[in-house]
Amino acid sequence: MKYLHLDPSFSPFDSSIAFEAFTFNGGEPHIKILEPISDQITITHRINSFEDLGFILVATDALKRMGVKVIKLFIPYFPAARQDRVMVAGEPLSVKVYADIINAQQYNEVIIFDPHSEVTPALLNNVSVVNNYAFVKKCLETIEGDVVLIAPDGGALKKIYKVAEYLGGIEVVECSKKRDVRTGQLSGFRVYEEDLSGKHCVIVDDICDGGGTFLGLAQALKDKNAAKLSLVVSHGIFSKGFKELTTAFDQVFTTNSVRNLQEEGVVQIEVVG
Ligand SMILES: O=P(O)(O)OC[C@H]1O[C@@H](O)[C@H](O)[C@@H]1O
Repeated sequence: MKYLHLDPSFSPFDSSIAFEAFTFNGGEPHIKILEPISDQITITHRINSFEDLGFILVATDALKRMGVKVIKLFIPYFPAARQDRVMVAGEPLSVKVYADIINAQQYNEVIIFDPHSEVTPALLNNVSVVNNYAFVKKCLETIEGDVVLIAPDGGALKKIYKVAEYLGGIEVVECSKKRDVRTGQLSGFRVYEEDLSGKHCVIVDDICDGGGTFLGLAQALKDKNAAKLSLVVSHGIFSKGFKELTTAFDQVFTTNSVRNLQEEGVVQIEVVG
């Protein structure tokens, strides 16, 4: 197996086959594969825009025209994974829009990392899911104290109990929040445990976007006397920056599934397929 790393700063496997890529003045992505290639290629990329998706599509076409028989795709963060249901009439089912485009390429395997829900893998053909167990384990190796895992909401419960079991039965504390479907406003953070004195509370979730979920929860955990707080999120979007998060948490952990980070107070662990 050889790899075509479309973003040189994201190369989770061995070295990439050589290529030239650029965007035409009109905005269209273009690629030229430069070396004789193997029968089996895995394309890797991080999709943060339609342009990123465009590069994947033109690269796939180029490889097919060169006669590559087995083409796989490694996209750790699946775009629009949270738009996995229509909440209000008039909205699209965006995750299916992306899944249909990916499926149309007929990849031999599509590898994704810690999807938001079971909808994405259900929509994709030939999908392999890399779970967050190894990532969480690596983070916990550097976290000290009497650790409890914190499930921020109902959506996180199923996964967190599996992680806790994988890690030898770490205690889980369940929490909940309310999100207004129209405004996105968060409120009503609840922690279903009376006293967290002496505990190092480690929130485990798939995505940190604006961070409101985790800042609200951090306060609720402090109100229950949590001794220390860490945040472990597979996909670090961090759309509102880091300042408040790195102030509220002793440590923040994420992977490079969305982008490379060099922020003080944030530990980045490489995602591998
Ligand atoms: O509060 P922010 O960081 O914006 O959003 C992240 C949360 O929203 C959910 O979909 C994620 O699974 C996570 O619980």
